[in-house]
Amino acid sequence: MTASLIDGKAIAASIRQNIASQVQHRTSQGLRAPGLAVILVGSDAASQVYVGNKRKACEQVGFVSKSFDLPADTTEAQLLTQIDQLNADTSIDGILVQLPLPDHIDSATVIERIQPNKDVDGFHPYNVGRLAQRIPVLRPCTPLGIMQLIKSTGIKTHGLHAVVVGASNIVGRPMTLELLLRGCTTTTCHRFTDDLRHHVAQADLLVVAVGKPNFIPGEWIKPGAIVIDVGINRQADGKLVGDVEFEAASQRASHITPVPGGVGPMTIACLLQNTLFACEQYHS
Ligand SMILES: Nc1nc(=O)c2c([nH]1)NC[C@@H]1CN(c3ccc(C(=O)N[C@@H](CCC(=O)O)C(=O)O)cc3)C=[N+]21
Ligand SMILES: [Mg+2]
Repeated sequence: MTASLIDGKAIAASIRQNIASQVQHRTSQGLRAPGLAVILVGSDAASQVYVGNKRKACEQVGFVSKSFDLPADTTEAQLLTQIDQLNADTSIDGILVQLPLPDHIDSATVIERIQPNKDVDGFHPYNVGRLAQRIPVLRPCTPLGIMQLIKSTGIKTHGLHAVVVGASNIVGRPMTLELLLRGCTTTTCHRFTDDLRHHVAQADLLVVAVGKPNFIPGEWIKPGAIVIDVGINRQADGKLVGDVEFEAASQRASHITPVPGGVGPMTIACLLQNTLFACEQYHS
């Protein structure tokens, strides 16, 4: 078998186009464009690439994007003050604080300071709790984007055994909640999981988010599985590779996401979707 490629880049482009036309519709009626504030503390190279992509996507769809590039020695108190200002700013619908933050800043404190109705990352405990209780509002972007990638395959999720490798607050945990919400039987694997291969082999649907290049051998994959690779690992030669051995996995999977051009562009498309949602449902 050779897997079909799930083209996240193309699906994300069509989502952006749809958002752009909704923004145009708003502004043609005299309504303001959605506004997103993106805060970056320090100058981590990967973060700069991701934040740059987010700001570019905002401009493409006609959002107002406000950038805050703060020095690495910004104090937690200064960052909280910046968030308070943006919480009160009626031109801003979404606030994104790029993670990871420098070690001297507590990210949980920062995330909880963002007004839940401007938390377009979906990381605030209010929004995570809503998802856990099956009444989601703003939802974490990477899992939300992945659910749209899965939907694009036309395969029904109810009753599938979904295995998520990685249990982070950003991807793995909310991913499992999204899959539960769509009727999957779920297994979440993490650093203490014994016999990972055994669990991976059970997966009709496999999502891997661990950040280790080629961590999952292709021969572990159940024949016919859907494989979603969240990893973005830069090799010494500059090439990006995922967490799954792509070539070998493609020989067994029915559908697979590439890296780059799979999950990454969908994360950004969903950030735009969330910002439009916050604008229309909460701040219009
Ligand atoms: N508050 C917060 N929200 C996030 O959503 C968030 C974050 N912090 N911290 C880091 C992760 C990672 N992330 C990505 C976004 C876009 C690409 C992306 O555009 N990827 C391209 C390639 C990019 C490249 O060339 O490196 C692709 O996969 O095709 C990747 C990863 C958002 N994250
Ligand atoms: Mg073992």
